Amino acid sequence: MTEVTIISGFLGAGKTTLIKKLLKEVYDDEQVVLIENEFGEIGIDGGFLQDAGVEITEMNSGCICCSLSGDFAKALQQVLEQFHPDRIIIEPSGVGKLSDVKRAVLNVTGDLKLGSSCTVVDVQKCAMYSKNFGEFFNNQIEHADALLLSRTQHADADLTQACVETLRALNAEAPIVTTPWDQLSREEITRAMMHTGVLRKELMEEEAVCEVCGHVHDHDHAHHHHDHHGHEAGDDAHAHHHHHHHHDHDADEVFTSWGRETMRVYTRAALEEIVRSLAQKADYGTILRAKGMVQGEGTWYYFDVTPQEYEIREGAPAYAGRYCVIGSQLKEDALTELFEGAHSADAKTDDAAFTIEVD
Ligand SMILES: Nc1nc2c(ncn2[C@@H]2O[C@H](COP(=O)(O)OP(=O)(O)OP(=O)(O)O)[C@@H](O)[C@H]2O)c(=O)[nH]1
Repeated sequence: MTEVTIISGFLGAGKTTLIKKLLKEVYDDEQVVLIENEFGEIGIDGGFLQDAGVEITEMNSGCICCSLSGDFAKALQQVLEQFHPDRIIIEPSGVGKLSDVKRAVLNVTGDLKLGSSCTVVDVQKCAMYSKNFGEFFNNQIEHADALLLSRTQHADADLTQACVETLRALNAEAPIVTTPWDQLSREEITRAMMHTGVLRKELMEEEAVCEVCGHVHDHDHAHHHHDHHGHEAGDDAHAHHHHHHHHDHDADEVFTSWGRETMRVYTRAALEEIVRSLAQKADYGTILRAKGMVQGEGTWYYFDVTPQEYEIREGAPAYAGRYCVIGSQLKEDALTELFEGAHSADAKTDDAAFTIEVD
């Protein structure tokens, strides 16, 4: 019997960070397959997980919610039949809806059961994401068995409290983990995550009568009225009236992803300027996430960006430099100029690299 664990969470919430911890400390005695679904063309996360001996099936062809009934179910079925692992961890795209992912798992037949569905929430950005991207963010909260806050080590108690209240209003039952994970033992993290079963029966319902327009929706649409919980009843009623089948969005309609492969050599200063601009400036559209790996001078840099936050690490050479940016209303020309434009810091870097080769 294969157990499926879903680790959901909005862009940059800390899903991968949590999965690393779980693989090392909680599922270390199990055979695990990770199915990772990144929103964006270029796979960035694969490396370290492969280093950890985990099988990866990356599906960059689109996000889970778009290829749900087709590709995703097939990938899951295939992994199940080919590996019979103890556990499959699914890391949906940050802009996937957890209800969609759970339903897709429940629809797969075979020797598997759906275990815990956890959602990672960045305590710093909870309020902003709930307000601006609620259709996706709130769905991930509402359908979770357990909610794990990230970055609480840097948050003051009032902020954490406000976040807990926001989450409680959306999900009355799930345990909310507010203690920084690195302080938690295997037993304690398991205790929080094993609180399963929330809302599952709702997902199993085959059809539902829409409260607003009275239509009986087919299976695919059955979850929509659960998602809305009447938070914005007026808006929903309005949307319903005018577009029967489009009152709910695919991630593709709201978010875009842009990425490149690059052979460019970046100095740390140049890269830092780029990622700081991405994290802090409004010149490139609404940037929600960026990550990548690029060549430095005698080293490689790996970077992560979320709004107002960035990180650069040194790491092993990758087979090619590459990066991707996710957000809404991205300005691709400005992004290209930012990463690849001939600004002075980079031009110098190129000269330096050339000189070294000649020597
Ligand atoms: N300070 C701090 N940083 C964190 C924490 N969790 C994650 N991060 C950082 O946030 C960034 C994103 O973390 P990931 O684990 O890649 O997040 P993700 O949810 O997998 O992101 P996606 O790639 O968008 O799916 C990285 O720079 C992490 O180092 C945390 O608890 N505290």
